[in-house]
This record gives sequence, C-alpha cells and structure tokens, in this order.
Amino acid sequence: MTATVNVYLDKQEYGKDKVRLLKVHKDTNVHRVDDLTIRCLLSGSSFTTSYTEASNKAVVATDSIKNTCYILAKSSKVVDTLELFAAELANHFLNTYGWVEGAHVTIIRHRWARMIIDGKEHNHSFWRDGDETRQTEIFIKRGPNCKGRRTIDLKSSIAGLLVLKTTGSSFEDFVRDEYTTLPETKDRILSTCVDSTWEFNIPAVDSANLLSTLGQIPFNNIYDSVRDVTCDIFAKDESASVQATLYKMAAKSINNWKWLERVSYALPNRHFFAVDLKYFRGTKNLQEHADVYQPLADPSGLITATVARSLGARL
Ligand SMILES: O=c1[nH]c(=O)c2[nH]c(=O)[nH]c2[nH]1
Repeated sequence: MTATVNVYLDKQEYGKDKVRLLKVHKDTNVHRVDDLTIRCLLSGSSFTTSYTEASNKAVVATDSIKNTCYILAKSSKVVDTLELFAAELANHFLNTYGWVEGAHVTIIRHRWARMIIDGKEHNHSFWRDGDETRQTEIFIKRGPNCKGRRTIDLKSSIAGLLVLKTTGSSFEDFVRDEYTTLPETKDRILSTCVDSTWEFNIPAVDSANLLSTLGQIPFNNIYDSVRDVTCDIFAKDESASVQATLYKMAAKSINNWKWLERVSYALPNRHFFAVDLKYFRGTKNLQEHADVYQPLADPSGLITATVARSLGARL
C-alpha cells in the first residue's frame, strides 16, 4: 500500500510555447521582417480545478492561445517592438478572459540582416547574421482589488552574442596555492558569449493606459544601446578580468537609462590556450610570442552578476 500524502497545487501556468511567427512589414517596398518565437502562459486560481478535478471549464485551449498570437500579429502596430507586442498579447488575455489573473509572455526575435547586393541594401532579401537573439519577458497581473489595474514585470535580454578580442585582456594577482597551475598573464585572448538582461521599473497602470504608458519607453533604442555598450566596453576596456569588465558594462547601461532597475550578465570565459611548440625546433609560441592558440571547447569559466540602481539614485 502506498502511503497517502497530503498535497496541494502549489503553482501552475499553462499555455503555448514555441509559436513560430514571421511578420513582414510591407508598408513600403523596403520590406522589414520580425521572425519570432513566442511563449504565452496563463495563470489564476480558476485553473486549479483543471489540474485537481479534471475540469476544463476555465481552460482556454492552448491551440486558441496560439491562434491569438497570429491574429494579434495581423492587426498589431507594434510587432517590431518586442516589449510592446508582448504587452499587447498579455493584456489581451487579461481583458478577454476575466478569470485569467496572470499572463506571462516571452518573445524571442531571430536575426535577419538585409543583404547587400550590388553595393546596396536589398529591399526584400535577408541573411541570418548569427545565432544571437533579442528577447523579452513580460508578466502582467490583474490588480487584486481592482480588476482594471495591472502590475507589470518586464525584462529584456540579448542572448548568444559571441565576441572575441585578441589583446587588451590580462588576468593577474589571483590566489596562488597548491591547487594553482594557471600562469598569470598580461595579455590573453578574451572571448565570451554574452547573455545580458535588463529589468524595467514600471509602476502599476490601468489596463486602458497600459500600451500608451509603455509606449513612452524607447525599448528599441535601449536594446541597441545595451548591445552597443556591451561591444564598446568589451573592445575598449583594458580588462583585468571578466568580472571587472562585466561590472563596467552593466553600470553604464543603468546610468544611461532611467527606466532600468537592474542589469545582469552571464559571461562564459571561453578559454584559448597558446600551444607550446618548443618541442618542434624550439619554436616560441608562449607569452609574448603567442599567435597560435587552441580554443578549449569545455570547460569554460562562467562569470555572472546583477548590478542594481542604488536606493535613492532616482531622487
Ligand atoms: O577573468 C577571469 N576571471 C576569473 O575568475 C578567472 N579564473 C580563471 O582561471 N581565469 C579567469 N579569468
């Protein structure tokens, strides 16, 4: 006999994941594209019985959730601003189904860069210039006492921005003990695959004003700027460590944009070791002689941090 255990449903969210959608903006003959992967998850106490009592009475089919992504993409004016399209989708579910308490939408945007043909940007042909993606995640909740009130958790990110610099990076003065084999270096290759997330500070708002309030935030400029800051500091910093370079990147973006509350980075330190070639005719390839390296697939370092705006920094 199995012992009976008292349990309860602690958390739940359901919806459609990996909804693939390409929106082509044909307002002029210079077409633009948004290639998206969308996840929409709904939550609320009304869904409890779908788990505990096999009742689907409150369940909006995930198939309908998928259809909604396409229908809203057809009419929306803001698909090209991920944060606004995610907000439009999430708020749609809250407005349409009075029993939905939370709508959680994540959108990933895949890169398509305009082709250069005969020296000119082509009107309607694109190529995939890397696996890096732009992402946003919004969680909109209905106000507990006021059904038209919305609280908004919103963060956006860059994922998979692969970068490498061939000098301008050192790593010295770290702990040396009986576990240490790594030599100190004044000059090494620095390479990472940037994941960066920036969290917005958004006050609660009425549903009717949600899109116009969010519309005041220059989301696309913030994304471009965080990416530029990341690349600029990566290239120019005389890096003492991944940790120190990361902190400069995050601090700069918080200082640049008043809407940002916290900026996080996860930076794998992809190691490149100079190959010791002295066995071959005494060939010098270490320290200042290094120009042939072996990229190490695994392991990598992993340096992560979140930098937050100081309390009072808004005053
Ligand atoms: O920038 C670095 N930070 C570290 O913490 C570390 N540890 C290590 O072995 N190499 C590096 N590089």
